[in-house]
Amino acid sequence: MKFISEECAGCGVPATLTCTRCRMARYCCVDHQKAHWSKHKRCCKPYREEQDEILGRYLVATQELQPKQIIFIEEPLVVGPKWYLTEPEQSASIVPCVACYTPCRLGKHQCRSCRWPVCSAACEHESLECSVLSLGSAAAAKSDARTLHDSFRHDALLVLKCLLLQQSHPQRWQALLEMQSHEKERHGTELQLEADKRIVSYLQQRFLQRLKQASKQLPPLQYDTELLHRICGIIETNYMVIELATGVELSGLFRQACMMEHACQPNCYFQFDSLTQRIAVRAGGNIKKGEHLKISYTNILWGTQMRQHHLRMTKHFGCCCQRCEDPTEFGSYVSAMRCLGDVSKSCVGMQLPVEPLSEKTQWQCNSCPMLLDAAYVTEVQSHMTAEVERLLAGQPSASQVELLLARLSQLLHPNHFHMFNLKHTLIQLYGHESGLELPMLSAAQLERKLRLCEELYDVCHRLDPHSIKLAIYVCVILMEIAHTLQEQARRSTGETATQLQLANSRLLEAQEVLEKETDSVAGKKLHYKLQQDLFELDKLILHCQSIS
Ligand SMILES: C[S@@+](CC[C@H](N)C(=O)[O-])C[C@H]1O[C@@H](n2cnc3c(N)ncnc32)[C@H](O)[C@@H]1O
Repeated sequence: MKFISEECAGCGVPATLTCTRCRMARYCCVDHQKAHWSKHKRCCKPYREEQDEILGRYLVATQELQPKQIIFIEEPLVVGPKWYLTEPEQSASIVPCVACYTPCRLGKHQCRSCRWPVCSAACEHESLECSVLSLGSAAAAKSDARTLHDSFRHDALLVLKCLLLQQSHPQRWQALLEMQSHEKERHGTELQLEADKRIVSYLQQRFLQRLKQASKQLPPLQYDTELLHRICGIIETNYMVIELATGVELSGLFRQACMMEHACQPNCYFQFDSLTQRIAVRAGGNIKKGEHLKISYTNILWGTQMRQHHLRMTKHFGCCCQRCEDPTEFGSYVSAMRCLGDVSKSCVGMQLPVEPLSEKTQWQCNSCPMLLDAAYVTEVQSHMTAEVERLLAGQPSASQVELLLARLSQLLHPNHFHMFNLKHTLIQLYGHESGLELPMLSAAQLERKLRLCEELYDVCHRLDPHSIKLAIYVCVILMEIAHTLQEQARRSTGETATQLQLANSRLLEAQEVLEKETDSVAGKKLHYKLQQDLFELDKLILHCQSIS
């Protein structure tokens, strides 16, 4: 996706100059730039940086921003392979090419100098990086996958790339060092121990300690243990995931985009240009002058306790946003558990956290005096998490999902995030699973599918009114609603045209929501399917009109 116009904003001919303040407006000459300023100044760099003790640096809108408006575009300070590798990825035989990150088979092609895996013999990487990697004794191409992985740890490459900015881009290096690293908070944590084992010791023992002997050929570089841990902390605190059109995930650090603070209901979203790896930050909805620019660092479908835990462990802060403070989470009840009453009396109330920002909060029923303690709730929740994850990992059938849903519905609010997950799976099984295709569903099953979709849509709308983070979820829901309405229209004797129009408006809404995800792999797949659905529905509506 191209974010910056190639044409002069004044006359439309190919541009050669760029506004140095916002780096977005383009001009063919200084005269056109001057003439355009009275108009351009109203949207040029519509934010400023601020700083306080709690947030550190953050960004604030300096004027009203419109939905989808690009707030800024920025080049990365550094981009490298995926930062967090899952267990299977740590021993997979397919790894990213050291030069272009295209997936390649371990042991097939190697860089002629450093012997690191490349996608083809012609693919070359940055020479200073190659010289440092050449200092390590690379495993032979015929070694087993484990040995090859131990030799070529691609997640450590991002740290090395950061370190080399000292030489290649001193200004970027300075900008990197200004980023928060949470070194003190990381000290002695599992995160730090893991980084020490996987990254710091590996880089030092394999390459950096050998720099001393090679220092005559290579430029001087700071690389002590403390600095390497600081870089790991900077990456951990600030990295952004870049998903390429191919599905390959990279990690990037950006000077300004990484300044954006977290909120569990963000007001901005970002897109990447796969070719240039530039990021464009856009307004999710209307943003007022003076509002902070916020993105989300965590999964907004999780309940408050889980989001808070994740943020504390990885980013070292407790979120105090409006959603976190509200026990009902904007009336969504995604953390709420059913009150089971006591031995003498059952209850229909819901258990909600008394102090949602505290890990040790008690839970209080909203209809009887029953209290639960944090440890009990955490234990019950983690059992359920394991059970839901296990079921969903195994591609369950609709009836298996229904069974677990029925069991959990005894304990959880119908909108609880585990229930949400199961229901979102279920709406994609009814109508698609073999034997449960739409024409095979009973009228009651169609009604149930529609009701589930509407419930899920309501939760998404409460948590993310501008579909900033939940665009894919919302799009799936809207498409399933449209399919169901179409099937009901096919079976009905009257009202067909109205139902088809309703289905059409849901698909058009899905199309709008999906605009934010045009470059992601899931977004592309859905976009293709959505276009097909719209085409088929148009034909049906025309046919309906022609016979009425
Ligand atoms: C990606 S950085 C943001 C930029 C950072 N404030 C700086 O000065 O470089 C993430 C860090 O900012 C702080 N932060 C971001 N959002 C916050 C929030 N909602 N509440 C408290 N601290 C927050 C935390 O220290 C977090 O680890």
